[in-house]
Amino acid sequence: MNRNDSSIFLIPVAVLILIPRDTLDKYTTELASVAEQLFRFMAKDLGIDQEALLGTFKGLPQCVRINYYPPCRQAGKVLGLSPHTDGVGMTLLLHANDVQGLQVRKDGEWFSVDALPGALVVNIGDVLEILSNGKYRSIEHRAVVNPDKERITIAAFHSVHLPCTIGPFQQLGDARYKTVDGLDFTKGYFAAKLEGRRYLESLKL
Ligand SMILES: O=C(O)CCC(=O)C(=O)O
Ligand SMILES: [Fe+2]
Repeated sequence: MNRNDSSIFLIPVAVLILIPRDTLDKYTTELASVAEQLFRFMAKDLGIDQEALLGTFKGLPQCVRINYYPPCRQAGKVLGLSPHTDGVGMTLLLHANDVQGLQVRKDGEWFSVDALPGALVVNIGDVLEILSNGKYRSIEHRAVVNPDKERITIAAFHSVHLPCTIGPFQQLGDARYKTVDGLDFTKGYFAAKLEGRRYLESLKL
């Protein structure tokens, strides 16, 4: 980023957070069943076959990222995580030490999310937006930092099962998104880096 363009900089940081392996295993196994149940509810809501929706997420592949945001006196001038959407079906986000900082973008404005203590925040990702033909919107979000407190979040991403194709369900009307190969989609998502909804928008018809 050109420093003259903006007062916003990412904080490069590496911190070792130790979580016993069996604790993380148990946690992620429980999250997989939460995700499955949510996918089922969504299929019902959309009026599509539950197994067909779950087929895209067969085996419930997960990826977990533990985000550590150190406190920063210049909190108003930095971002913890740039605006982006998640390139998965759904993300379950835990505010591990109950410090707020997640913001979502709606109608061009940023709103702070007030996460309840211990509650999971469910973020719809790009894949669900495409599969649902836009009925569920992939939420653009970012993380701000706190001037006094460190912030730790655990993001569990629920991704597609590869190989697969990602496209709107036919029952949901005229396709508003391209149908893409799952691997190409994933490669394209990572190549585009964290740039708001740019990659998802490029898949619109
Ligand atoms: O830490 C947060 O509040 C957001 C984390 C996030 O969006 C991510 O890891 O993709
Ligand atoms: Fe995210």
